[in-house]
Amino acid sequence: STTPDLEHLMKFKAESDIANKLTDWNKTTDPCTWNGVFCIKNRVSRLVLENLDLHGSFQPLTSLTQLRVLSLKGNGFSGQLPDLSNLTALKLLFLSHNNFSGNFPLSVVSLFRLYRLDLSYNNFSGNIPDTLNRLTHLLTLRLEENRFTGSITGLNVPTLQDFNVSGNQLSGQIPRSLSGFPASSFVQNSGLCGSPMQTCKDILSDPTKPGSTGAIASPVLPGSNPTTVVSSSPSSIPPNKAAAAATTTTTHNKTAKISPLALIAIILGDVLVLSIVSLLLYCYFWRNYAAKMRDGKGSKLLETEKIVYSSSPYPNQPGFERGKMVFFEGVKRFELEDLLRASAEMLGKGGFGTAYKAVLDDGNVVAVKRLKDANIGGKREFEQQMEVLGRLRHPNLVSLKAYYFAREEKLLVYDYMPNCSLFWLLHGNRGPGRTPLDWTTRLKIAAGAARGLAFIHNSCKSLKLTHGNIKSTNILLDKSGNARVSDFGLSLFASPTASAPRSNGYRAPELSPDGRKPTQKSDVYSFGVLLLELLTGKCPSIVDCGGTGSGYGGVVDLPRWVQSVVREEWTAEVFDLELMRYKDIEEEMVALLQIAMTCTSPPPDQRPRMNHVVKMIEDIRGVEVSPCHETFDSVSDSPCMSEDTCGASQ
Ligand SMILES: Nc1ncnc2c1ncn2[C@@H]1O[C@H](COP(=O)(O)OP(=O)(O)OP(=O)(O)O)[C@@H](O)[C@H]1O
Repeated sequence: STTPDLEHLMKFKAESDIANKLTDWNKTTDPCTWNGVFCIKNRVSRLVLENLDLHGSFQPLTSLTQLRVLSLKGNGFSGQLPDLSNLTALKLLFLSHNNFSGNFPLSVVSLFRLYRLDLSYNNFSGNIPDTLNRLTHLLTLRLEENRFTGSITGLNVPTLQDFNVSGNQLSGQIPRSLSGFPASSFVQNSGLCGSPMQTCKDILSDPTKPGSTGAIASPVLPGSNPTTVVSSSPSSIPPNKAAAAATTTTTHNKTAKISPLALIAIILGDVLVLSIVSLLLYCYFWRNYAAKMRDGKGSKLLETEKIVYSSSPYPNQPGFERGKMVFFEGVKRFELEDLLRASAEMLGKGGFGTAYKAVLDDGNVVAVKRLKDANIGGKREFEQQMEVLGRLRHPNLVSLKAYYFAREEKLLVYDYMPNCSLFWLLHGNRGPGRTPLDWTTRLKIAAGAARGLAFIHNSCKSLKLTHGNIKSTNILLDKSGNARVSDFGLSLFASPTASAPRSNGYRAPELSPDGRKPTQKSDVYSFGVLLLELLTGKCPSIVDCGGTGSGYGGVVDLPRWVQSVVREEWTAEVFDLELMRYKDIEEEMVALLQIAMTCTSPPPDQRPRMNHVVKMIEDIRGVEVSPCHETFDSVSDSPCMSEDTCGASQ
C-alpha cells in the first residue's frame, strides 16, 4: 500500500522540479524509498530537499499533514509562502537561501510545536510579528539577510538558543530577553540599539534630532551618513538627495569658515586621538593574544619550542639529576636527549599538564604530556602507577609508550593520534566548508570508545580501575580512524578541587559538589553524556566547549535536556541537524539514545556496566561497526590481569 501522500508529492515534483533533479521520484515505486523522503508508518514525516534547484511554490507540500521536518534550503523557491497551518505536526522548518518574499508568514505562528525556524537569506519584508511569542518551544529563530523592518522590542521567546536577525532593516531597542545573544546576531541593521549593541541613549533621547543616526551602532548606509554629505560640495548633491542634504548643509557652511590655525589644531587633535586609540587597541589585542597562549588556546605556537624548559637543566650540565626514561614493551627506544632535541608544538593544556606533539629526529611522532607537579606523590608511587597504565594495551586505547621521572620533570609519552579528537570533529570548524561527522563514523566511534573504556574497567581483577575523565577531548582518532581513549588513570593525579570545575558537564551527579573520587559507575555516566554529545552535536557545558559556548550545536545540560525532550515525545528532534541528511538511521539513533539515557540514569546502580554497553552498541548494527582486526570479547590476555601488577599499585 502506497502512502496517501503520493499524489501531493507527484504534484510538487511536476510544479517545482523543472531541472528534473528528483530522478528517483517515480510513481511506480514507494515514495518512502525516494531520495529526501522519510516516512513513519507509511506517512511522510520528513522531507529534506536541499540544493536541488527547485523553483516556484511548494503549495502541494502543505497537504502532507504528518510532516515533522521540512527542509528546502538552497533552492530557487520564490513568492509568498503558502499557508502552512495544515502542517500541525511540523517541528523543524528550514527555508533559508531561497527567494521567498512578502510579509512574515503568519501561518507559522499557528504551528505551536515548531522549535526550529530558519527563514534566513530570502527577501521577506515587513515586520517581525510579536505573535511569534506564542511559539513556546522555539529554540532556533534565524531571520538574517532579509528585508525585515520595524522593531523587535516586543519579541520575547525565552526558549531561544539560536537567534539571528542580522542584515535586515530593523530599528529600535533590543529587548532584554535577546540581549544575551552576541552582537553578530544583530549587526547590519540600520537602527538596532541596546545591549549587545551600543546604547540607545543617543537615538532615543531625540530620534528626530539631525545627525542623531550617527550614534547608531550599525554601519549607516552610504548616502544617509551625514559625514558623507559634509565632504561633498552642495552643488554636487543630486536633486533626489537634496532633502537629506538639507539637514546637514548648515554643518558644511560652518566648516568652511574655520580658520587655518583652528584647522591645524583639529588635525593635530585627530592625530593624537588616533594614536591613543591605536595604542589602546594594540594593548588590548596583545593582552588577549598573550592570555590565549598562556591558556594553551592558541592553535599552534608561532615558533617551535622545547618541551622541557629551562627549569629543567640539560642532562650534560653539572648538577643535573638524571631521571629515568622507562619504556614499555615493544616500542622503539629513544632517550630524553632525543625528546629535548625534538621540535614540539603545543597541542593544548589540560587539567594535568600541557600536551605537545614532538617530532623526533628519526621521524617518529609522539605526544608528550608534561605533568603539572601538584599532586604527584613520590617516585615509587608514580612508578607503580605507570607500570599499571603502561601495560594496558588495547586497539581502542592510546598506549603509553614511556614515562620519564625526575624531581623537576615528569613526562608521559604516548602514540601521537593524527586524526583529531572527537571534540574537534563534532564542534570544531562548524560553518561553511565543514565536513560533518557522518552517522556510521559516529556509531563506530561510540563502539570503539566503549570497548576502550570497558577494557580499562575489566583489566584488573583486584582493582576496579576507572578512567575518571571521559570526555570528547579524550577520545582521539588514530590513523585508521579508530577511536582511542586517552588520558586514562591521570585522574589519580588530580586533586578533587582542581578537577571539579573542569568538564562538569560529564560529571555524574553523585560526585558533585564535594568532588568525590570517580567510580566505574561515574565513568559510565560520563560515557552516556559523550553518547548524547555524539547524537545531538551539543556540548555538555560551557567549560567543555572551551569556555565560549560557541559552535552551532549550542550548550545545554545534555542529560536533562534530552530527558525533557524525550518525555514530550520529540525523540527524533534531539538529534544533530547534521544527521538529518542520512536516510534510514532514525532507528539506530533512537537505539543509541536509549543506551545513552540508561548510562546517564541519576541513580548509579541503574547504570549498566561497560561490558554491557559495548554489547548493546554493537547490537545496533552488528559486525559492521566493529573493527575487523580486533577480537575483543574478554580481557583475559591483559598483562594487567596478573595479580602482581595489579597488586603493585595498591
Ligand atoms: N596522544 C595524542 N595525540 C594527539 N593529540 C593529543 C594526544 N593527547 C592529547 N591530545 C590533544 O591535546 C590537547 C590537550 O590534551 P590534554 O589531555 O592535555 O587536555 P584535555 O583533554 O583538554 O583535558 P584533560 O587534561 O582534562 O584531559 C587535546 O586537544 C587533546 O585532544
